[in-house]
Amino acid sequence: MDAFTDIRLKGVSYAFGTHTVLHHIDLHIQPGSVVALLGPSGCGKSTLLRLLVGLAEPAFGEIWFGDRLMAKAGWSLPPEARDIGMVFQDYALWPHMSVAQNVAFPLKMRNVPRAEREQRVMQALERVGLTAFAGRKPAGLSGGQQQRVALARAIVAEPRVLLFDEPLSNLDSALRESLCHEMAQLLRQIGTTAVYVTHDRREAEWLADRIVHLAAGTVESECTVTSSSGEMA
Ligand SMILES: Nc1ncnc2c1ncn2[C@@H]1O[C@H](COP(=O)(O)OP(=O)(O)OP(=O)(O)O)[C@@H](O)[C@H]1O
Repeated sequence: MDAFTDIRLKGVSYAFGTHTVLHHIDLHIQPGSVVALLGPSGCGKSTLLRLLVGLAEPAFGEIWFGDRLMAKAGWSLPPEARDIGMVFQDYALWPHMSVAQNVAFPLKMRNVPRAEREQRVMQALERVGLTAFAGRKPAGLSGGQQQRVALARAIVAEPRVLLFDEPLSNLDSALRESLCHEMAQLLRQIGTTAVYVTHDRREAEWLADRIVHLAAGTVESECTVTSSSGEMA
């Protein structure tokens, strides 16, 4: 694993037809840091995340993960070649597979041998406190448990970069807070560079080292979260 990958966006713009929704974004995300992208609806958070995942191509500019070019105008490395783990708002678990099979999937895709796969799946489930649920189907789990499975699946292959798309917005507020703190702890332990999209300022403060505020497709400001209580410099 390369746990020390930085992310660089250099002059990245994106347009839907003639409607430019991201304007010349310059951003450097330090290796091993957790950055929250925060901003109101329509400011371009999801579009920026889609560019990082590889589901959209910039009109201008370049995106780098470490020393690897991910995308530039007219060219984009496909998502499966980017070595990313992703957690979605709606969990996106496969209902016909058990928890263990869901978590094993990224390892299967990378042709990891069965014995090693089983060991790494159990390690990932242990990290999220779900070893006892390995044989269950997702439908038999609560929303918070399903999101923990999705988190285990995202980290099991030790990707270079973790991307989160409003992962807690389907959960009630008490669960959201506790899971957010758990995720913050886990991200510190594994040290993977992470980008976390949210419109919830508290989540951003609980979880991130830095907060990037987007407004109308531009970086309005950036700030460092200076304490675990979420005070900002
Ligand atoms: N398929 C599309 N076609 C045209 N315009 C789009 C499309 N998808 C998004 N947009 C526009 O792009 C801009 C940025 O949208 P985006 O979804 O990235 O915002 P967001 O900050 O993620 O919003 P939300 O928090 O509501 O998900 C908005 O003005 C939106 O209307």
